[in-house]
Amino acid sequence: MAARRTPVCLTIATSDSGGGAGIQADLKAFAASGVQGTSAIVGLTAQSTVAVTRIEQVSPAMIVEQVRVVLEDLGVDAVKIGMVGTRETIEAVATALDLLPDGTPVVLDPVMVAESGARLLAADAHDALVGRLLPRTTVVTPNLPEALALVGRAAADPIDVSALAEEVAALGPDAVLVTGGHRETAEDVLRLEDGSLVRLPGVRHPDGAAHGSGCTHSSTLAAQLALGLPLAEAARVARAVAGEAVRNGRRDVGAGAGPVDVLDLDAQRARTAALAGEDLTAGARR
Ligand SMILES: Nc1ncnc2c1ncn2[C@@H]1O[C@H](COP(=O)(O)OP(=O)(O)O)[C@@H](O)[C@H]1O
Ligand SMILES: Cc1ncc(COP(=O)(O)OP(=O)(O)O)c(N)n1
Repeated sequence: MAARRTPVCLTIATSDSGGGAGIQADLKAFAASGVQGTSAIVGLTAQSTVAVTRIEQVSPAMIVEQVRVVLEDLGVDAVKIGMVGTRETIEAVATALDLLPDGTPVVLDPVMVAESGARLLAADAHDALVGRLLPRTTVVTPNLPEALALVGRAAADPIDVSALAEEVAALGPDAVLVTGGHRETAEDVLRLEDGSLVRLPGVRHPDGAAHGSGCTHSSTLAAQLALGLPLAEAARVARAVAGEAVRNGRRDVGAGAGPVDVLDLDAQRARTAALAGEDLTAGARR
């Protein structure tokens, strides 16, 4: 019998020189989920925990070629799309998506603004993101401000997140997962393809080291889909992993919001068991 192949995930996203978000966070999250991480880098940010001082895009031909060469040799079981930056880059990403085998899960994190406040999506790229990428997406993972921006609505208080997810779904993705980092409860809300809603509550950890939480979340989601979990289960794991990564974030790095630090799944299980008072060596002694 042929051995089972290690699942391969591809991130199509931008580099964060500070190492907290973007490609760097994606590859860490893929590794923590135990899949092979690959990348198509579409741009570079000169970024720290406090600022983004310069952004440059990679050529469209190079973007498509990175995807093509990875697909040809390694194959791809799930894709995560992160910061795409400009209209021209979005067109190249859409061309690259045409190369994927039918049915490959695509997770789109519609990155617009960094934790430090810097704008990461050009003002004239909004329509391309909505028109060219959203309809090809298995699940889109906006935070609250991104979900509002996608549907062109202003913030309101209180906000009906399930109605908002429904409005985002009308733009064409199969499913919508509104992440909870910008809400008091830190509850993620998933709207599935059949219109049903799944609420994913979790403990809210103190902010201060949440830079990269959205990237870690969407990459973990893609990895869990590549491993074969159904979407609602994959979303549960992604919520748990991102929450733990915030709790474990590095508050001693940089002058701004510190980067999250993702734990691998075994380490998370061990921590959960330890918190529950289990003796982890018991199994080994028996
Ligand atoms: N302070 C926090 N405590 C626990 N979980 C958090 C916290 N901040 C974010 N998360 C989780 O991290 C993931 C990313 O959330 P969010 O912060 O909304 O995205 P982004 O980084 O794109 O703004 C979600 O699953 C969210 O629930
Ligand atoms: C290069 C790059 N990509 C994405 C982001 C935004 O990442 P996110 O995980 O949403 O985290 P915050 O920056 O909001 O903490 C980024 N900053 N840079």
